[in-house]
Amino acid sequence: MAKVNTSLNDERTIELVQRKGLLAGRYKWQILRLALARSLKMTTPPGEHYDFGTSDGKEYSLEQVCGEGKPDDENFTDLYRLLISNYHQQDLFADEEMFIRLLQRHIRRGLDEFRTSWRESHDFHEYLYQSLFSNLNTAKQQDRNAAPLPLLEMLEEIGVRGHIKETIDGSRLTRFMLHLPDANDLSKLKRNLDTLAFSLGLQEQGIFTHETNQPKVIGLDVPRPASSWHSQGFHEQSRWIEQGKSTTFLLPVYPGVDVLGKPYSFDLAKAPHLLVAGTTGSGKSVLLHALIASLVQSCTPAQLQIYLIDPKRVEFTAYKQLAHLAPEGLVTDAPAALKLLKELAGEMERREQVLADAGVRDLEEGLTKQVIQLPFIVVFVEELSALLMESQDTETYLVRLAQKARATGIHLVLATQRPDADTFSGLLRSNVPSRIALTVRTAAESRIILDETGAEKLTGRGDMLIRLVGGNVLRLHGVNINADDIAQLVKMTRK
Ligand SMILES: Nc1ncnc2c1ncn2[C@@H]1O[C@H](COP(=O)(O)OP(=O)(O)OP(=O)(O)O)[C@@H](O)[C@H]1O
Repeated sequence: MAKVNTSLNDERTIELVQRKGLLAGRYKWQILRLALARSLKMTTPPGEHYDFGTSDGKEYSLEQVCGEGKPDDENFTDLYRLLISNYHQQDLFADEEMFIRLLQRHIRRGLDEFRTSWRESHDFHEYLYQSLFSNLNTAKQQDRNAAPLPLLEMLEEIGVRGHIKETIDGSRLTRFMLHLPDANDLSKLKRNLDTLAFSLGLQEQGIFTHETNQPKVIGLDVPRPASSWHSQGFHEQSRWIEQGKSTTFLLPVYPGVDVLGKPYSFDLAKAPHLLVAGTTGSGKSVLLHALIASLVQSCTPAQLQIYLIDPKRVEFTAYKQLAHLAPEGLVTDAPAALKLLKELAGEMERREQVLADAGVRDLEEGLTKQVIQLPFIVVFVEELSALLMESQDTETYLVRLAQKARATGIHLVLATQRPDADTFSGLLRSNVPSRIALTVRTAAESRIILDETGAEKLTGRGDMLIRLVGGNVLRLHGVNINADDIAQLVKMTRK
């Protein structure tokens, strides 16, 4: 008889939800059904990659999943068949095999969603309530976002006439491709985006415009309620890394997906230093984990050494056993951080001599010509402002490293909640040219980071604007890496 198969990761999620979410004593089939409900709330169909469980996963019968063969009041098979038929606009009463396959895809996608968007430290019931029901009382707003007609009415209110050529669902936003017969309406539209957002009940989350190459067509990116977001997690990130192995990037990082859900990557070695800024809860720590996870999965410990500076002492402790962590590479107080930065400045000078002796310009050339064998070094700083408050010298060494360390293969990733002049002085600013802004408090903070406004209107939780050295600003939605993923990552590197 046909079964629903899971993977080991799915099983871990089920156990975690049992133990920490529902606080023990619940049955696995209950969690499978909750996962099904979660997936059916999402607007795009689950992918085919959920078709294959793994040999270390489990098999569940239709009796367990749907109550097949039980008395009528406990048997939901036909109800689930109806719901899934409706979702996929396909008659699954006539195709049993397809029903089981889609049932499995939804259940496994729902489990993935739990894994990537719920944190053990958060109340699972509240999370579930929010993700299953929160848009019931904002249903009107969601309909408005989904249906072009009311959007057009709102546009007319601000004096803009147009029609929607196409609607594309991204992972958190819907992009409306708006055709404007009168090109003069474009400036009116851009001036009135806040009014439009207000009319659509979007509160502080903004509507962004997106230039297109079609004549008189502009993209309008409108945020959807969080319950309809599609999250990306460690699992997806690992797949992108595997698929991207042929790139020439020296230090590939995969922070997330673009507005339309396409994975985005860049070479940290070319950045060559990165500032990450955002208010508390905007997703800075999760983003740093995503960057670390990318590097660790792409490079061996012989190719890359990582230093982690965390004056808050909380974020990086899980990496203690990471194979890529440099000896004494985890630093949790400001004096030790200063000592480390001094040592790294010394290492930079030593490397400069090694490069000069080998007759090469930089580490990349030395590695290509196989005349040097040194690992890249990436230094992550979790809260830059806490560090800078301790000593004036900290900034001096950071600036020195930012100015000169690139050629020697030493790169900095600096995170801060406070992107103001005290934290991000002119000298640091000009030497840390690549920036990521998560949600910030004010337009002025957005300007300090990106030289333009916008980050004050993001949707939070890993929504970000990125500007790499010399490039344009691009919007990304971050990969969600949780504590379990980090534990798995660390274990993988120790093998
Ligand atoms: N990419 C993401 N996808 C979904 N949820 C996310 C993502 N990034 C962060 N979150 C959610 O947002 C919450 C806050 O994230 P995080 O702890 O990284 O914020 P932070 O900016 O580091 O905050 P603080 O400065 O207070 O430490 C997390 O608990 C997580 O649930």
